[in-house]
Amino acid sequence: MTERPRLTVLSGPSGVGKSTVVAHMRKEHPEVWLSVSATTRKPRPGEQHGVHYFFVTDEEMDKLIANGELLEWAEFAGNRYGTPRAAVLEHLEAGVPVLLEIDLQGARQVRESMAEGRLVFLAPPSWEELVRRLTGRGTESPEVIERRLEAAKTELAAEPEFDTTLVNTSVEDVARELLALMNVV
Ligand SMILES: Nc1nc2c(ncn2[C@@H]2O[C@H](COP(=O)(O)OP(=O)(O)O)[C@@H](O)[C@H]2O)c(=O)[nH]1
Ligand SMILES: Nc1ncnc2c1ncn2[C@@H]1O[C@H](COP(=O)(O)OP(=O)(O)O)[C@@H](O)[C@H]1O
Repeated sequence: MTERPRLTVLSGPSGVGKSTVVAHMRKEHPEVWLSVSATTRKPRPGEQHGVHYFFVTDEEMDKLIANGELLEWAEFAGNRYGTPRAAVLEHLEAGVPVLLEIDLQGARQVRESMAEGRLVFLAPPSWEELVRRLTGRGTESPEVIERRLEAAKTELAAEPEFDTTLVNTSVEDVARELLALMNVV
């Protein structure tokens, strides 16, 4: 029997479908615990404080960082994002499978600090499809989309650093593959 990887990191370019895959997976497997990050980004319509993110001010983020309350943090496309440390450790200690949905810089920090973590890269079927998804989501301005596509080039180039790559052609297939990697099913 393979040992359960208790900590899984899911990364991939903005718009590839990370949130969609995770939401699909958790609908059927709510026992997977998804860390809620702190961010200085403004909420999108429908996003709720404490559910999708903890939306914080720059000053509050400064404090979280200074007090060592974040397991990792990074600046992405002009906003800061970080993983609250205590909740992750509590869930791991309780034996709950933990999922972090974070960017490349965060994934690299987790690789250094949490040896048991498994790093999964979610890749788009093609560059054109990534542009289509990010644009089609309709949540960002053209300038922000441009910035995120710039970051996407760096992220796609870093794919070999990850333990596993999943290509997001079908949400259902990727969700199933991710659950299998986490030994949840
Ligand atoms: N390092 C780090 N990245 C995060 C964290 N939370 C979210 N991110 C990443 O920040 C990037 C932007 O997230 P967001 O603004 O929600 O846009 P979206 O992923 O395109 O929906 C994505 O790559 C997220 O995975 C975090 O706590 N730490
Ligand atoms: N496999 C897929 N096929 C087609 N569209 C997808 C797929 N996965 C996600 N999408 C769409 O792509 C857009 C970006 O997905 P999202 O989950 O917000 O990405 P991320 O969290 O990686 O930024 C959304 O409009 C979503 O409905």
